[in-house]
Amino acid sequence: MATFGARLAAAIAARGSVCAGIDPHASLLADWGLDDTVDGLRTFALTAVEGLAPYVPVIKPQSAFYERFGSAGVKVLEEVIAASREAGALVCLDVKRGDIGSTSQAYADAYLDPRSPLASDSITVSPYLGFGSLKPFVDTAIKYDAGLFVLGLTSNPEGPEVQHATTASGERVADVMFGHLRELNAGATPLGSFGAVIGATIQSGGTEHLQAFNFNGPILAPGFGEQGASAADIKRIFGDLTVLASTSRGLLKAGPSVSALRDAALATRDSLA
Ligand SMILES: O=c1ccn([C@@H]2O[C@H](COP(=O)(O)O)[C@@H](O)[C@H]2O)c(=O)[nH]1
Repeated sequence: MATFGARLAAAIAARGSVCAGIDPHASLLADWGLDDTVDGLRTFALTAVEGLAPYVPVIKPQSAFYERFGSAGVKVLEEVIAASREAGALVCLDVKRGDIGSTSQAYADAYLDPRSPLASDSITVSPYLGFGSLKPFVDTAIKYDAGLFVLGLTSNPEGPEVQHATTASGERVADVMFGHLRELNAGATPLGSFGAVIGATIQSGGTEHLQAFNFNGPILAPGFGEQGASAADIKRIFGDLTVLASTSRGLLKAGPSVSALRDAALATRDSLA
């Protein structure tokens, strides 16, 4: 199989740069006229897959919204992953995992080993137990041609407290993480498999950060849409780097009509072109 980076580059070339989040918020279920039950969750999530997955390169289910229904919700998540891949989308499972190494291996097996019912093309991970704690995820991703999106500069306003802090050598913590990604992706063509989450909401006046973001891997940029960032922000912050503009509620509020979801995905794609 081709590496995740190569598959993602091909998917973006074919379908544009929208990452569609499938986040079944209780309020969205209500807006769609569905009950806040496992049946409502399943109808919502699979309708969203039908309307979005054939048209975007990446589907990003947020695990928390499924886990809140316990094992029955996780079963729906398994169906979302399978149906999205069936429709030709890559799946980034947003689980933001990170733990001591031995536990990280179990998480990696759960989400990246193709024999697992939750196996995805990529997942989000947190490096804030130290980048080295991600080694089991990195090794497992390499083994199975999967990818990782490592939290770098997150879209929430609280992130800078940790991510902008400077290390003993005077480097910004987030930039240390981007440096590790640069090493992991060195020599990969057309694109490395190790990406970063960088919010489209980050404050940026100029282009001085582009060198830090240039680690030969994909950027997952949440904060686009409902959190306030626009297509112009994506262009201004990321320039020509390979970026997936990630939006969940911004697309899902177009439902429950399948054709309206499709139209929203295509219009968002065109706005980013
Ligand atoms: O820095 C981050 C990392 C992840 N997220 C996730 O993205 C979506 C955003 O949803 P919207 O409805 O488009 O606001 C959600 O799943 C977050 O957990 C993020 O927002 N910021």
